Amino acid sequence: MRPVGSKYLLEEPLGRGATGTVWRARQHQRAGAEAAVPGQPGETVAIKVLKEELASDADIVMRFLRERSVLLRLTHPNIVRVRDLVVEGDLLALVMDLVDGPDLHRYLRENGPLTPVAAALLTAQIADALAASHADGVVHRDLKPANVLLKQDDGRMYPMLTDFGIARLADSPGLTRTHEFVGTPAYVAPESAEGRPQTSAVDIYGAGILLYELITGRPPFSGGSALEVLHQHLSAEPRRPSTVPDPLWTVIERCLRKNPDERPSAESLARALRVVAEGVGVHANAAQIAAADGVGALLAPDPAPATVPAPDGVPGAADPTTVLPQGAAGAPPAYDPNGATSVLPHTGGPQGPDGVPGAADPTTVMPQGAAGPTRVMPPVPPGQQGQHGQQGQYGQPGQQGQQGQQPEEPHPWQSQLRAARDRNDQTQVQYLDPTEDPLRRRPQRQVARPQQQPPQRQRPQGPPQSQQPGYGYPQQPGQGYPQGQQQPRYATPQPQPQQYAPAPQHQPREPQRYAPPAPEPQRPAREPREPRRRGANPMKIPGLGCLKGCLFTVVILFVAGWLVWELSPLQSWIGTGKGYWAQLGDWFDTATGWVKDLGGS
Ligand SMILES: Nc1ncnc2c1ncn2[C@@H]1O[C@H](COP(=O)(O)OP(=O)(O)OP(=O)(O)O)[C@@H](O)[C@H]1O
Repeated sequence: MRPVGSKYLLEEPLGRGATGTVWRARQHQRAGAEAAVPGQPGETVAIKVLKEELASDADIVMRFLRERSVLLRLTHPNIVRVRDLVVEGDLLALVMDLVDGPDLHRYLRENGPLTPVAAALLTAQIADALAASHADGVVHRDLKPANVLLKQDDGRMYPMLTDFGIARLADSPGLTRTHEFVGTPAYVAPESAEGRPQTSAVDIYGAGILLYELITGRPPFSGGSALEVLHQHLSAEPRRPSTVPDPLWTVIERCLRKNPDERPSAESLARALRVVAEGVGVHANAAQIAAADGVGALLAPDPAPATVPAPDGVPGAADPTTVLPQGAAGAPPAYDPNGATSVLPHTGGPQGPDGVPGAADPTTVMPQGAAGPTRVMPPVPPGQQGQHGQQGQYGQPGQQGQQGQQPEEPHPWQSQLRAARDRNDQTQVQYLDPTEDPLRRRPQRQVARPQQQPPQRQRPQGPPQSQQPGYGYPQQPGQGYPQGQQQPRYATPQPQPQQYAPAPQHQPREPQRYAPPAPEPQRPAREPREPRRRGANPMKIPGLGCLKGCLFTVVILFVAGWLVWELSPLQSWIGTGKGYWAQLGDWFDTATGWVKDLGGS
């Protein structure tokens, strides 16, 4: 087990994504006051260890630290809670609640699409999570089934949105350049693909794609390459599958509007989806059917979408949670989101398991323009602006931080970074056998296998409304999929979602104890190594092993043939009465005769 910070021990990898690897881990000590959840020794958590190239980038570290408060305070029953952030040496990690269950992408692959009612109710909960985060000024920007984990609780499944803020880390200018987009081609909104300003409407677009995929099993736009998929987002209209009821199609169509200003808010989306779920169920009454048919009225364009904050280093953009009214974003950063769209071709990359390119792609960072590398300096704390001139002006290489900087003094980001690192107790040094280092092993996702349960029992429609404090939507009559209304009016022959058995919990282990830091741990003196034994093929003759194998097989065949010939009635059936070797000789002569005849003719 490998320590992460002084409080956590990585146990086993759960999976690897574009931005890092997620581990099952165990809390070793209570975390300090800076953590949102101090946790208890022995508790199991999930830790996303960000990729080295992210962790070694000063811009990203700064962004990570600045977003600390945002990430730690995002709490909602349908958002995976971030408990703590760890910055240590070259390691950046997010400590999260462990969700025992598959992600939605995997679930769909293994169980097929959902019914329209189930899909609407599941997406409604995702929209609840989005509404809460948008209200806090946080736009997800990478909504896709792989970022929705299915939590098993009380025999029901709840969607849990994860990876908030990660897309924003990944598009830190230190990693990407000024005209790049971060996202997953199959789910990316047209404005993101074009590099136009993004608002919370990108998440509504992502929710529309996700809803479409839940019902049909595949996202609406696919193609041979990421570029082709992006083009379709920009210009193609989604095709309506025959299995989608009218009211649900109205919702999807509104979410997938090319113009972000025409998309509804997450809150309206959640409400509309619940109305639709009631109205398309087989037991819907006339009023519910009428309400669902008129769902378009609930989907008015969002009057005040949350904007994606300007990148780091732009004066005035330091607080990523600021919600700016659209079009009033203040002084535009030198980052030019309106730059010409010139998405560079991208190889198709890994194809989705169902052959849909892009469907399973990881988050992608794609260059969108010819902008050269931009040097970016992190923001300066208030009061120090004058010292560093126009810091953080993107697109002005070579200008940043030059004026008036005291060469002897550390740059403010260095002090901030040091302070952050100091906040995390340093890992105690201890000997770790390289063969036991989990970071060197390839991760293997351990997924609970689905329990085959009769269809319709399981309904992924979320927790009761009472469980969603603080984001109170007006209660819709009959919300929560009432008794006797489990069959959708538009029942499709598609497989119903299956329940997942929770993965077996690890027995809490005794927390690992560390030696006090002062005395250097004495390593035991090494035993002298045994001299190496020479292998049977010291010359490493190529193909020798294969040759031996062939000879051995031939011998075995001869012996087996002899045994069959002598011990079975085969000899009398063929009627020759000859011995094995004589018969073989005859066959050999006959065969060579044929060959000669062939050669002669
Ligand atoms: N809190 C968590 N609890 C349990 N498993 C998790 C948790 N967070 C992520 N995982 C799992 O870890 C794996 C990797 O997650 P990650 O978010 O890094 O990848 P991704 O979303 O597929 O890729 P990307 O980086 O492109 O978003 C996924 O299979 C996911 O199901």
